[in-house]
Amino acid sequence: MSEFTVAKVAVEKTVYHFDKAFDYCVPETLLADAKPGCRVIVPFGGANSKRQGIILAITEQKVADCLKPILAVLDKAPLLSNEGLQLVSWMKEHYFCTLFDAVKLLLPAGLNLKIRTEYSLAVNSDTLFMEDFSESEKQVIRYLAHARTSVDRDKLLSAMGFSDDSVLQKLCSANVLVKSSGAVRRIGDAAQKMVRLTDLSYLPKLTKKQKNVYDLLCEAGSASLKELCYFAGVTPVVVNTLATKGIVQYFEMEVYRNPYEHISGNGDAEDIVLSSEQQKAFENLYQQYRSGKGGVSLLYGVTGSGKTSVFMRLIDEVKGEGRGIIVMVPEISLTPQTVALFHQRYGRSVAVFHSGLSLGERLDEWKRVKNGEAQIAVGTRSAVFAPFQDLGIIIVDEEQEYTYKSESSPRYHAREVAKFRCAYHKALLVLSSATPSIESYYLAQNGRYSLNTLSTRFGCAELPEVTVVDMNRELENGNDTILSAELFSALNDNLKNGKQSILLLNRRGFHTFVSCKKCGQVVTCPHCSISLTYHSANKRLMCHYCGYSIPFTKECPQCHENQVYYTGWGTQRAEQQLQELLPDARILRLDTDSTMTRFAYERKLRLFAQGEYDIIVGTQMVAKGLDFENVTLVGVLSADQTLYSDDFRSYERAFDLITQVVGRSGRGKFAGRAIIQTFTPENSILRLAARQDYQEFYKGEIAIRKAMLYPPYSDICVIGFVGNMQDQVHKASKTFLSNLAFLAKSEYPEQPLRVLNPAPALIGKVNNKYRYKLIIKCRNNAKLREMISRLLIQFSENREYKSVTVFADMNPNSIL
Ligand SMILES: Nc1ncnc2c1ncn2[C@@H]1O[C@H](COP(=O)(O)OP(=O)(O)OP(=O)(O)O)[C@@H](O)[C@H]1O
Ligand SMILES: [Zn+2]
Ligand SMILES: [Zn+2]
Repeated sequence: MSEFTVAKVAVEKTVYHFDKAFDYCVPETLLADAKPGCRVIVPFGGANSKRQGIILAITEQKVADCLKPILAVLDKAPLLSNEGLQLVSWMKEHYFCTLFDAVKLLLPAGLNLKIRTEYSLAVNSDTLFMEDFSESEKQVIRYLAHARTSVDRDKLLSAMGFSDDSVLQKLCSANVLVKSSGAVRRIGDAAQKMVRLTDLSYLPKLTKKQKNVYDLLCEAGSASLKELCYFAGVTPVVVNTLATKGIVQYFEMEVYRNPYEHISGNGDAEDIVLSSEQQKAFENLYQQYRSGKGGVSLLYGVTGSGKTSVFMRLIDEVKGEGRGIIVMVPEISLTPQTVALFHQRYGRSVAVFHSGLSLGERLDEWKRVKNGEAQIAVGTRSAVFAPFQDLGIIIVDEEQEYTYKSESSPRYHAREVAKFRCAYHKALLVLSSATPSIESYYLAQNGRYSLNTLSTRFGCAELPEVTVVDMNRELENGNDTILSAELFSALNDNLKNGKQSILLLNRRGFHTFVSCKKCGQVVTCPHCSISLTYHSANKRLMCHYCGYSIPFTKECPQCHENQVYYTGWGTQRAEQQLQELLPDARILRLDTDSTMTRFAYERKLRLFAQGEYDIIVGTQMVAKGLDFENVTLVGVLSADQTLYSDDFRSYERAFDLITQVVGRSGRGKFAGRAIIQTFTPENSILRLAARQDYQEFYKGEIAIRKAMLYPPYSDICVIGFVGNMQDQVHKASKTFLSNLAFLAKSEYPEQPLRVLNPAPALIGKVNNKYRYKLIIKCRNNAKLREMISRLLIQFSENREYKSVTVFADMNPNSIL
């Protein structure tokens, strides 16, 4: 045993049950470069296999001489700060993921992957004494002098006939060459071919190249075809094959070099004059911020009360002090106005983080934050990882939104990560909402969070007057259209008066399912336990879970009669009927239809703001964040389906959705109204939402949570099991349960636990994979997590269940 400098390295592509920080020795030559937070190449596994990793820590320790060495250090300066490294370990411990999976969240997509390395001459070749160089060195210098530009590493190596970089490295250390790396910038064509994954949850066997594409898209969400081929190292043919297999799809996106150029202001912020209620909230928040103790504050304000103005005022102050600011929004497309506001006000000091940007843009924005060029990061949940050195404040707008929780590994909640970061920086965390999550409001009530309330709308605006319409009555009166008499006449009034309206079509309530009139057979997906949906755009029946689709025919798969019909309303059909009922109305349909790009969406909203449309019809995305003073009517076409789910959060979600959409009406100088159509008019949640009565809703809901032992009275950890054979999956879940019972009793007797029997997930089969779940009501503390982690490892090591995958999800969005 002798003393070595040892690097603790998080290595990519490990599996959870043997993931840890692996030890490598740092060879003499790399001592200066190997710093915590730098990426490295290390030997890993058999033969000559190498992997990428990142150094978590450097220690001096006595170890056996046989420790393998780090092969190369990839970064000159650390990519992750000390905070980032701590966050990585924290995430592994809290979300049962591997270290490197956590690392990947902190780095911009694309950086993790192969990035082009280029070489160019650092000096004019005429100034060099060529006699000083070896033959092969001369060859390189001549080649590059001739090329007059930087040359891709691989190209250079093959042109020179070199097998490795050693000659090039040597010339670099002699300062003759410079090595650079970076993503390609795209240059604006009008539209760009983009690629994203389809909803396919099952994956057929892929070739290595296809897998590269797939992995990249998993990480990036979407990418331009050009970048995708570049980063994954494949030709477009590979992507095309994936498209034919239904694994990826193409879409178009307009290109802006700076995606927000068209709305960027010059950043001279005009002073915001706050109302007295807003001022008070601002002062409280500012004081809490100034105290330097950090902490969490809930900014609870009714719709249209001006929460945005309050936190912008706060941002002005924090910005003045030069500290970093993160503003999170649930979904960029839900909040185009908020994002635009930030750009207008803060100009280039805003960096944007979300998956709609190209990989190159994401890398740029990440660097702008890291280099201190941008002080405000605005974006979706990934913005929580913006690499600020000194963070002053994090704002989570619409904090109750489920999009802040990641549904795939690492299954983190951005609100919790924000808490970690704020605690580290002694920064203030502000959670903002008109309908806070029950958990957050509970903590504010208990004094764990400070609470600031805005109880009235800004200016002279009032909350809208709301009517609930019983659609059973309408049917009795012979009206079977989607509009009740009342909503129809209100829409007509608005048209006459030049006012605008917003109609919410709850997608769930407007499913078009397909059944046979003769035998009653509902047409279902052969791979999933779910019925197929009719899409009028391509006249096909589609499965929303696996992407399976067949052309629509009237022939029944069961009795072979030509009797198959579709029923229910799709957004397109609703729009059609609306147009028939209101022939003069200019109707704008908004939904998450894949043909609609984000920028098209923003442009359409601008047109709506300019009065080019009378009515917006859309799904969930019209319910939130929109702020148009000319909108004086909101209609909810069917408020039923949202209320019918069994999940313990379904009431909260229904209340949130209705309250928010009603809140889009009457925000300016004109009084507003809202009409809610329903077949269940007595429903109490609906009544409370119609009254915008959060307090009453909270009182009822918290009592249920307490009685049923749901959050915030307990935490819920769901263990999921997925596999090809149903009995194996079921058996696995039972084995897990008995392991859990045993371990809990023998080693964790002090943990409060309630475990429900394993059961099939709500959609029990998705693409031929069976899914079971085990629900554990528990206290999410270190001991509990340790126990879960041990169980996961124990399970993975059990060869009997090697065909079953298992995962743990702490406080998931849904327990179905
Ligand atoms: N202090 C202020 N000065 C000028 N205008 C304001 C002020 N406060 C709010 N407003 C205006 O009032 C409207 C509502 O404000 P804002 O959109 O911030 O509300 P909100 O609380 O975020 O609402 P919601 O939760 O419904 O999205 C906006 O048009 C905003 O410009
Ligand atoms: Zn039939
Ligand atoms: Zn399916």
